[in-house]
Amino acid sequence: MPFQQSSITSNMFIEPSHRKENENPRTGWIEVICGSMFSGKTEELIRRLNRAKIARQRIQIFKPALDKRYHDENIVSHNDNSIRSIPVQTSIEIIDLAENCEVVGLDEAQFFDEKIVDVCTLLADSGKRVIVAGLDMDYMGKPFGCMPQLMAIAEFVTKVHAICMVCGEVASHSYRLSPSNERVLLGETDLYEARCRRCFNLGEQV
Ligand SMILES: Nc1ncnc2c1ncn2[C@@H]1O[C@H](COP(=O)(O)OP(=O)(O)O)[C@@H](O)[C@H]1O
Ligand SMILES: Cc1cn([C@H]2C[C@H](O)[C@@H](COP(=O)(O)O)O2)c(=O)[nH]c1=O
Ligand SMILES: [Zn+2]
Repeated sequence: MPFQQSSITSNMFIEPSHRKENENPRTGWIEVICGSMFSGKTEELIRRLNRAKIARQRIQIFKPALDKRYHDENIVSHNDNSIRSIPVQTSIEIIDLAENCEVVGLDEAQFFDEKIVDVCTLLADSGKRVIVAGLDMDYMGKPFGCMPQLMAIAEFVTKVHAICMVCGEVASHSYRLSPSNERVLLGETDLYEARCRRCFNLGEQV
């Protein structure tokens, strides 16, 4: 069956109300934004967090300390949007650091240790909105880190897509241009390109 690009609908995420109403304690939840490299995960994370700021909610953003590509503290998208974040060595640190906020953002979630699933659960159980962005697949097309578990426990999952650098179709894979077999290899367009399934499977034969 030929690929129908129009079959992918792009619904802008509209946040549920997070206001404290009556005497009832507020409920929390988990949102996951996933996709390949260059698919707009960080842009979408920043968009949601900026809207939460406009709603005068207290926000805090965290990223794994190993990801210091553009900036030690900010998270920065490929099109240069940025927002302040706290780099953490371990996911457990997030619990105390997020204590006074209502909305917690996490970027590059695939790199957090396995405790991140419990940490996100605890934060959401305590009434916080938790927004997680990360790569769903690694350069081999395999599920990356704790992303599958986070997607399973999330109330909302948004998969965003890039454009295939080979053929212009919708891309959901991150193709590695270098011969390295290390799972973690930080980089940008120097090392990776977004590809559709077909061009990803063709590898160097495209
Ligand atoms: N192949 C591509 N497909 C789509 N956007 C791309 C591509 N290559 C570069 N970009 C740029 O990347 C931006 C998205 O960056 P970002 O939010 O950091 O993505 P992610 O966090 O998913 O890697 C796009 O708005 C666009 O300017
Ligand atoms: C596929 C893949 C990616 N990485 C690295 C490359 C980048 O530094 C980040 C992803 O950043 P983005 O915001 O999603 O563009 O992850 C890796 O280490 N291993 C991989 O398999
Ligand atoms: Zn393609």
